[in-house]
Amino acid sequence: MCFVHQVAVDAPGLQLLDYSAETPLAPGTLVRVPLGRQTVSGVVMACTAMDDSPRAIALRPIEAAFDTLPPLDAAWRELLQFVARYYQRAVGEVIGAALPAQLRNRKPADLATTTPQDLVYRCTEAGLEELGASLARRSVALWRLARALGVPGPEAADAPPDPADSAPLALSEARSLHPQARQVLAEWAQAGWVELVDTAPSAASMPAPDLHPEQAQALQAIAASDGFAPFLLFGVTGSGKTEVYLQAASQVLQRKPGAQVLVLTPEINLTPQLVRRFEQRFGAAHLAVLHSGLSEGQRLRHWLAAHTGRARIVLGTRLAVLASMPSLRLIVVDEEHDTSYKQQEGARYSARDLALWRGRQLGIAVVLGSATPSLESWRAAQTGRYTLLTLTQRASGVLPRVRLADTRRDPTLRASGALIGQTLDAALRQRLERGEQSLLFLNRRGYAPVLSCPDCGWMSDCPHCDAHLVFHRTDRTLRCHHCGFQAAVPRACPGCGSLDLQPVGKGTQRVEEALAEKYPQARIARIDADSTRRKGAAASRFDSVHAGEVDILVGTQMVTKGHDFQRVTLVAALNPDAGLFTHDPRGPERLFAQLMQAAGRAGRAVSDQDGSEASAPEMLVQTGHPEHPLYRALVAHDYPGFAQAELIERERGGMPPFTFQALLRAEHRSFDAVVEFLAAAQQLAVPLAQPLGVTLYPPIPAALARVADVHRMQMLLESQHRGALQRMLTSWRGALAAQRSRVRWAVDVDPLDF
Ligand SMILES: Nc1ncnc2c1ncn2[C@@H]1O[C@H](COP(=O)(O)OP(=O)(O)OP(=O)(O)O)[C@@H](O)[C@H]1O
Ligand SMILES: [Zn+2]
Repeated sequence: MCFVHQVAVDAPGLQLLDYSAETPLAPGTLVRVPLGRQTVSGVVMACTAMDDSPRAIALRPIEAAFDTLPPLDAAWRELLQFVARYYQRAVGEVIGAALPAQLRNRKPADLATTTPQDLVYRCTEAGLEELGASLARRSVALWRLARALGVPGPEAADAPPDPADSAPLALSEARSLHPQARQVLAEWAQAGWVELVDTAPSAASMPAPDLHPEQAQALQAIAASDGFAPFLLFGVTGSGKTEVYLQAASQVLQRKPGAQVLVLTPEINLTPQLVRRFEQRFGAAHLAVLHSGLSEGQRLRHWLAAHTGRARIVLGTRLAVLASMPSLRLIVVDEEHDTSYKQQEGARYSARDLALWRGRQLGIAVVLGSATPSLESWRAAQTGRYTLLTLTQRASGVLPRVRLADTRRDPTLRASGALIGQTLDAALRQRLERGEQSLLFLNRRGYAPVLSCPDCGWMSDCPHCDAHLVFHRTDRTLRCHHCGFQAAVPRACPGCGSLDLQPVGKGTQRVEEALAEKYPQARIARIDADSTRRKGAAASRFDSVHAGEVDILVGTQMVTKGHDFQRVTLVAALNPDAGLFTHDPRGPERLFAQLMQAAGRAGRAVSDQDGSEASAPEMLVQTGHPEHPLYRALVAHDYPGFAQAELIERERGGMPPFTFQALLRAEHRSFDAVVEFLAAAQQLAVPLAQPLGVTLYPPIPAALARVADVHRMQMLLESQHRGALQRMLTSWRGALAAQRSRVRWAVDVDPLDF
């Protein structure tokens, strides 16, 4: 007799494989299995008994099982299979993304796990009476169990029982009891004689502020929900969305012993404030943090804390949506519009969408929060699929006034290389005089996006990519931001020998330089990927901004996200117009969100009636298109108006959220190979697509058609129905795999980038 186990092995490209074992292993058990000449990890997905048939005997045996680790539960295993199926990847690849590497590479013996110490059984009043009276009649083992729970013997019968005297029995101890005792404990729990109590300080030391009426309403709605309940918490920047998350989490934890809450955030390294707020409220011991910046050891520890239930709150970036959380009762997705929730390689999942999937699976509330929701979520709220909760007021401070500075009418901007117009100059000087902070942002790092020769038209192009080399003045290099190619700035033009090479356009370094020239007395800091490469550099720079050691902060979108700056009263965007005219249909949505978020950094601690001398907070946009509807909506702080107009466009253009899309991406060093592969792919697709009503678009080069000498092309598929598209993709993927092409290809379901 042997048992056949279907195992999801940690190997990209592989689906479930069969292995044998002499005793059955519970589904969800982590195992080590042979694969070729190696040993790899895997998760048992199913187990069936089999007779000694030749097939069963021929199976390779499971080498080891991690039996000290509680098995991954059925809900998690379903999630794993759903991700693989929906995003068209092999299960083995999803395992690689979901489990920490150290868990996968260790031997079972090294894994000591701990269970929650703060879940305890306690006798109820009824239990004390009932059990106390009958204690004498029970076996020694039960007598011990009752004693462990602090049940007084018959000798104390005349004193009235007091549950406070009963001793707690930790859940972890209860698990190691004799099976018979465990059974009895379960019966007692059913009879109401003992209860499981959460002694975790769930709404710990830090007192929570009283909610404002709109916040209280939102919290009330979340708390009153039952079953799967998706909410869109639409709150202006600084309206106290985070406070609503904190109190919603706290309620869930109080209500159910051992309950867990998952909080997703786009970025953790940039927003240490968020972690701090959760730590202060719930205690660091009950918090697990999961993001890609952790060391492997840390990641394992935090993952185990979530898996064993020790962590009540799991705070993490997109990968945390795949965490094992056996008692998950609430999911929060902060800044739900943020595109970093979409994984851009391997299994290209959307953490926001998976959060909703998990919420539905478990029948729990999912709170999506944003000041600028994604159009998908906004529409879902408009059509009633999500419940809309609105926060219109800032919790403290006031919303900045948004002003547009017309660059076409500004004589100071005519001078070549001028970056700071009259209006912005006046606004900056005012802040400098009053000792307030200003924040300037633009989405280009480096000094200038390209170096050019005015005589012959030569441009600094990357030899390996279809992109310009960016001029970095600090070390006089030309760098490709796509492939990493780097070269020294040439002395003379490689085209004609001219000595007059000119930087064209502006990057953060150039703005920093211009500011330093114009305001020599100002303390200026720059925050972008270049200035924060060293570990901890970003944190220390943000700290000095918070400490008031910086007058003007220049940066990329890194400075616009989620920071609670207390002294910033001016935010300026330096000509973001490029975002208006991109070919990316999501360009306007992204630009609007980014400008609103940036505006949200100003005026967070300024009150309109406290009579202080502080400047009225404002956001200034230098633009050549002040009449553009997007900017008009920005001035009016009118996200709903903007969203409605965009949704009309999307519907007209047959774009998501009105249709569903998938992209086949293909790349190879040989351009011809890519073209050939996609032509074949198209041929295979036609007969599959037609009966399902899926629209096929011809293959085209990707937006960045060549990176590091690799040619990249793609082909778009579209359908009115998610299910039809899914069916089409599943059969198509099989046919594509059978091609055994040398081209690297992948299907991207619900793509965000083209
Ligand atoms: N009910 C309240 N009473 C007093 N202060 C509050 C209240 N709610 C929130 N705050 C404070 O207001 C500020 C903004 O709140 P919070 O950070 O929760 O807003 P947010 O909507 O999450 O902001 P953002 O959109 O910028 O991320 C914080 O300093 C917070 O402590
Ligand atoms: Zn390059």
